[in-house]
Amino acid sequence: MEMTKWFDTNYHYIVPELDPDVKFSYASHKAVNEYKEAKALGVETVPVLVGLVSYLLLSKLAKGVDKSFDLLFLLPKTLPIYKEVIEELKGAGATWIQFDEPLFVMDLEGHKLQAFSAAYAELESTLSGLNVLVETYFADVPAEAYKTLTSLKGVTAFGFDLIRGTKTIDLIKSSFPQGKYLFAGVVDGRNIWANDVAAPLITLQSLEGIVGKDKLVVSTSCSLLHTAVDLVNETKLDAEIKSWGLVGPYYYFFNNPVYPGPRRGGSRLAAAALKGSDHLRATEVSTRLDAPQKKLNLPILPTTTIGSFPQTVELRRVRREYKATKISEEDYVKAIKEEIKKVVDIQEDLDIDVLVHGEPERNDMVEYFGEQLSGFAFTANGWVQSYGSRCVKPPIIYGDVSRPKPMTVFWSSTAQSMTKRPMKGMLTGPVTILNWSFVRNDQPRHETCYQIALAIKDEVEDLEKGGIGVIQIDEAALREGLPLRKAEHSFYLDWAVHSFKITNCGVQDSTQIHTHMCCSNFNDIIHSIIDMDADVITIENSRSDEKLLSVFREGVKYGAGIGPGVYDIHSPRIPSTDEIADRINKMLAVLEQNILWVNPDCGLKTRKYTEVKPALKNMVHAAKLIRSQLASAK
Ligand SMILES: Nc1nc2c(c(=O)[nH]1)N[C@@H](CNc1ccc(C(=O)N[C@@H](CCC(=O)N[C@@H](CCC(=O)N[C@@H](CCC(=O)O)C(=O)O)C(=O)O)C(=O)O)cc1)CN2
Ligand code: MET
Ligand SMILES: [Zn+2]
Repeated sequence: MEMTKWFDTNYHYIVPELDPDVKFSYASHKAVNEYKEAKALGVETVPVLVGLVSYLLLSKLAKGVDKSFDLLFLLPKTLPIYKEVIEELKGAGATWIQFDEPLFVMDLEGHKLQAFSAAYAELESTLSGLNVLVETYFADVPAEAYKTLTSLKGVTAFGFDLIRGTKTIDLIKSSFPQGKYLFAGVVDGRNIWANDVAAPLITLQSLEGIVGKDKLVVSTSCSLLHTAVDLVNETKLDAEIKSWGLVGPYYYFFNNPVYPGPRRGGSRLAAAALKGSDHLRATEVSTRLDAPQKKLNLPILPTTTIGSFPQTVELRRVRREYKATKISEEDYVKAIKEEIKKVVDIQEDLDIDVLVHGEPERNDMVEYFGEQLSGFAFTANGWVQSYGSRCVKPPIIYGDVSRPKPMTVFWSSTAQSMTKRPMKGMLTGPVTILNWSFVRNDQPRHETCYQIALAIKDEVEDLEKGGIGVIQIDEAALREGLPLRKAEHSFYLDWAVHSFKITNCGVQDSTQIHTHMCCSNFNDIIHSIIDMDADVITIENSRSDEKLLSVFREGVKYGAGIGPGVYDIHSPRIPSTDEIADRINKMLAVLEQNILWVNPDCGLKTRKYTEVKPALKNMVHAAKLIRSQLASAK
């Protein structure tokens, strides 16, 4: 099944696949059991369920089902199950139930809104006797949807994200159903800063006048899944911040909305100057594509990987011991060099065309860069779930961003010195660094993004000077940051694409710029992706049933290099040569052979060598097989 991002967060969920004949039954009693568990400990909780309309709207049609089938037709099948769960919760003593219906913040057609009305009307009698909260989050609720929401039968409380949904407040002020509760999400659930008490207080006071004191509930803007848990164990101070003589960063981070320390005016001014300007490569894409090839001399269907190789237990131990100063810098560098050599040798043995160094020196593709840029701070324990048991520790951007010195040049040129094949430099792009960090909230996100872009630009140019002729700038989170509502898309895409272009507008034609994206639906922003003007783009593709290819089937023109992933890296399963060859053939049906690259969906860091080696071997075999078929067809 497809794994995709939960709205605009870095959290992933598995997308349910439903067909008209699906039979639902009440399988897991988790919600009830957990309610009872807390109750037994003397804690009365509000059980939270995914709202039944959002559940269906976030699902997708199973393979082979006629596209005209409307998943909302399944409501009569899911309703009885929800009724069973509600009855059981009531029986266990629950007095409140929360349904998360985040779909309310999206641009919804009328029939979808009607489905909400119909579904809750159907539940009304089962819900009677309970307080029922319908919670929305991540954006404001559009006017039509607000009307539907606040008229739902059986519902006694409505929740809104008043941080990201700045317009909802006007709707509430113009009408709010009498006698119902308002859950006012005034505490940011997506960031780590302490609440700025003054502004929400004014909001709350004005809302109190509308709904009444006894019906106003102070709440977070969304679930707290996306932020760090606690400060108590954060004892280490960032060295730079320490040198500024503060009491402790968290005193500031969590009690002031804005860090009051010194600012490096230079990067502010430079970033401000970028507004409204253009950053283009010197030569137009179709004309410059041959220039790198003259140096690289790659076969058709060149093979490459996305960057990371397995993060082994041993590698993590080395990093941990170095961090704890248990091993010397010299020993650390030696260990990482050995790992790079191992990764280079493996790729040469496999006969991969464009190599990577494997990213062994990186804890995470964002945190690693944050650690080397100014303006960032780090938690020791601020883990946030990304998917399954995988977590990230988003860095905190509190000040102006700048790059004191080269960040990756040493490792990339060391790796290049180990091989005659091209070694791809590997960077994380500005939009991804921004979207996967906790950001300062005293200036617009795009200004912070431009500052990061300028820092990455310096790195790109230093890599080029250091003899790296292929540079990948990952923008894995570009799609994720897309605002949920269409009206806001173009503003975001403008500055996000612009930020990416800034990073590499200064390179020579002969330097090949790659970018990489994963885990999301690109079809709706394909024109912006093309507009990024990279020479090669590698995109996750295999797990979403090659949805990506359909845009090219439908006639979108693309002439630069493209590598739609040929296998899923989230699974330990080893893809066979045949299956990969099959995938490549499907791609060749819609993309010219001279622009197609062969690569996995994403980095290999979460995999084991026992999986990676055979999988890549099959990948290279498949590419060679098709190359020879194409050659003999000539
Ligand atoms: N930021 C970010 N978002 C992303 C991705 C990504 O790579 N980065 N990839 C996509 C998929 N999401 C992913 C998110 C995390 C991981 C991942 O592998 N995370 C690692 C942790 C990465 C890390 O920071 N590791 C550090 C430190 C880990 C640590 O503190 N470990 C403790 C616990 C014990 C241990 O395992 O060693 C310790 O060392 O004491 C290191 O290795 O240096 C994990 O969950 O295991 C993979 C994919 C989308 N979003
Ligand atoms: N270069 C990165 C890697 O290979 C890109 C990952 S995208 C989540 O791990
Ligand atoms: Zn990826």
